[in-house]
Amino acid sequence: MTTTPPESSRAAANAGARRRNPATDLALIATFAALIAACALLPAINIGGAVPITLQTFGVMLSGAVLGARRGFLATLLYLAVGAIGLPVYAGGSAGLAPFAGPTVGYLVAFPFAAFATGFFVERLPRRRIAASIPLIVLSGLAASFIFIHPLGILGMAWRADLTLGQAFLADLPFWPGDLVKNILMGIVATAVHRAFPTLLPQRARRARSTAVTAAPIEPAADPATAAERSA
Ligand SMILES: O=C(O)CCCC[C@@H]1SC[C@@H]2NC(=O)N[C@@H]21
Repeated sequence: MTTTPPESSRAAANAGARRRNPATDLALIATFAALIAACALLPAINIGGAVPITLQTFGVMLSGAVLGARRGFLATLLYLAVGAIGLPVYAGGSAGLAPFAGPTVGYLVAFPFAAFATGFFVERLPRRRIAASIPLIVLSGLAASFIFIHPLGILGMAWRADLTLGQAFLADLPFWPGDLVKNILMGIVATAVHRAFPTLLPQRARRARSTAVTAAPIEPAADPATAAERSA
């Protein structure tokens, strides 16, 4: 048996769709690009190799986890573009095209894809119980990290720092514990943001809409035949 939700519920359900507009998307993309830049500008920790420890992956994964795959990808791309045209937003305040010819090139190239992958996974998570989301969002960030950040980072170091793949792998290894911690923080922050703004993530908006429609209160039937059908 199907029931038609009242007009008011349908209007409320569609509000989520109306709320998503290009200006909002642009503002969110710019905000998260700025957040990644801020993460890069916090003092990088030099561990003796060609690549420092930075907070960038926290911002990159958070962009995907909060904005979803498409907008997370675009936020990270905007961050890279702003650095490429000369703003000092890369690790250690570097800028321009030089970092794309240096040992960090693989990590930089991986950032947009990692944001996309994190968003792709998070959009597909069952997030009815918010507390259960933290580990799943952390796992999404870690999966993106190990699919894109570390493999491309290793290839970039092998290519531009003149290392063998084995040496580049060993040079990447010290980043793993820090990246685990950053992904845990990212999962906590992303979950808090989703709790505060449940329609921010595209998939959540669709869920919220369908929930609103399914959960719409059934108005009393005007005619007795319909009332009888409903109670059947
Ligand atoms: O030049 C840049 O701005 C990129 C720096 C990349 C640093 C990488 S990101 C993954 C890994 N984890 C870190 O803390 N540092 C490296």
